[in-house]
Parts: sequence; structure tokens; C-alpha cells
Amino acid sequence: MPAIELDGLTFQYRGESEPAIDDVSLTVERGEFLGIAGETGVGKTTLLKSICGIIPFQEAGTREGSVVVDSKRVIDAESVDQLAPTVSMILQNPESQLFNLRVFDEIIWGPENLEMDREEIVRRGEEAMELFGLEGFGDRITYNLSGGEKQKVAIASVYAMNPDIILLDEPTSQLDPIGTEMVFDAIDRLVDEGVTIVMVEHKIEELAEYADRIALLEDGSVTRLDETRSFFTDTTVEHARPQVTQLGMQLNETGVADVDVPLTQDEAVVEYDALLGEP
Ligand SMILES: Nc1ncnc2c1ncn2[C@@H]1O[C@H](COP(=O)(O)OP(=O)(O)OP(=O)(O)O)[C@@H](O)[C@H]1O
Repeated sequence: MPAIELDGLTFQYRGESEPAIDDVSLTVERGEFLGIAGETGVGKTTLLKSICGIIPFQEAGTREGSVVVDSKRVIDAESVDQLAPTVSMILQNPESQLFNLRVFDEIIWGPENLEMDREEIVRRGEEAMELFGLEGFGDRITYNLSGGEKQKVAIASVYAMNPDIILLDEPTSQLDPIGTEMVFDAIDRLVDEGVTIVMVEHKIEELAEYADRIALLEDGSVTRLDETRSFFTDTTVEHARPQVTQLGMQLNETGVADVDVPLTQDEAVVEYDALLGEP
């Protein structure tokens, strides 16, 4: 069974005249890393909130269609908390997700709330600290950490709850290149562990490197959903060329590579491989 199935999902926030997401259908397989790309305000965060239950449980509005996570309809859960052991979301700003004074307390806060037994709580906490390179950080004060460290603590805290599916909303938006690398390294480890990842990310070059597939959202609808390589190189579809160009430009900005606008599919494939190497 897939990890996530959306069927005809539409959501309009109360008081708004247009739906934020409109008739979205997509499936995410278990262990897959799906990237969500799209310009600002197109409904990316709304999509993630609908998968983890923030919609409908904590946002008012009108919802149609269905969201099935781990074979269970989200609407049938009682609360976001009830869904947390299966699917958890990491918000854009880690500050809003850190509640405890010390790092280790933060990391075991989720498992404690899930009422795991004490031994399991400590075991999961220590494992999360190790996996995310946070050894020695247990007694550090959370609010004194760097942005990248805070985001790693937020991700480690979610990992400690052992969810099958983790949703991340632009986890590196406030981070410098070192912090960004820390976070993507950490997420790569989650993927190795078989966790399903859905990530909204503006840094399209990072999605190009890590995601299995990418969905493009425009005006609340998914207008493309493709394997990452085809997403950037299939010039038979309307959006391919801007995407490859954007990738080239972003890589140029970071000084990683130089690329011209590809004119044919073959050229696009050559450029992509030159930028990112063979898959
Ligand atoms: N709580 C809310 N109440 C009313 N409207 C909202 C609410 N949250 C988001 N919206 C609106 O819904 C639309 C989609 O917002 P959403 O945050 O999902 O977009 P996004 O693609 O994640 O944007 P960004 O990239 O800027 O984070 C926008 O028009 C936004 O203004």
C-alpha cells in the first residue's frame, strides 16, 4: 500500500474566495522522497497540512476529496496528535517547534507524549542524537543553538517519535549553505532508514540532488509530477525548459556550474548529467 494517497483534494480557508489547493490527486510510495516545488502562495504548505491532519483539525475551511495516510483516512482520526506516530510535519521555522530548554529533553518530548516506556524513550532519544550528529548536545540550551542546529534538533525530535512519514516545509529556508547541508545530510539518513519524505523546498537544486520525484504546484493544482531526472530534462512538456533553466541559474548563483538554456531534450539530458552526474 502507498504511504500517502490524495484523491481530488480541495481546501478553501474560511473567509477566502478561492481554494488554496484544488482537486489534487497524487500517490506517494513508501520510502519515497517526493519534492514539492512551486512559487509562493500556490498551496504547498496547505498540501502538507492536509496530509498531517492540521487540515482539517486545526484550520477552518471547506474540504473536499480524500487523504489516506498509511491506509487510514486522515478525516477518521481524532486529532493531529493521534496521527503523529504515523505522519509528522516539520514547520518552516524550527523555533515554533522547540518547546524545551535542553536539547535532549526536546528530543524525548515527543516519545514521552506518546507514552512510550522509559527505556524506549531514552533509546530512541540517544539514537536520534547519534543519527543527526548531536552527540554532546544533550545539555545544550535549545535557544542558543545555530539555525542549522535548531532545525536538526527539530528533525531529530520528529524522528524520535518513529513516524513512517515525515513532511518538511522548507526546512532550510533560514539556513546558510553549511546549515542546509547539515539538514539534507540528516534527511538523506532518514531516506536510508526507509522513512517516506515529502518536502516543500525552494532550493530546487537540492531537490534535483535528493528527491526521487518532484511535483510542481501552480495555483493550487499539481501541473507536473515526474521522476526528478525527467522533471528537469523532459522538454516535451511545457514546464521543462524553465525548470532546467532555473536549475542552471541556481547552480550558477552558487558557483557550482555553468549552463546555457537547453534547446533540445538531448541537450537538456546532457546539461542535467553535467550538473548532477549520472543517476
Ligand atoms: N490560515 C490561512 N487562512 C487563510 N488563507 C490562508 C491561510 N494559510 C494560507 N492561506 C492562503 O492560501 C494560499 C496558499 O498558501 P500556502 O501557504 O499553502 O502557499 P505556499 O505555496 O506554501 O506559499 P509559500 O511558498 O509562500 O510558503 C495563499 O493564498 C495563502 O494566502
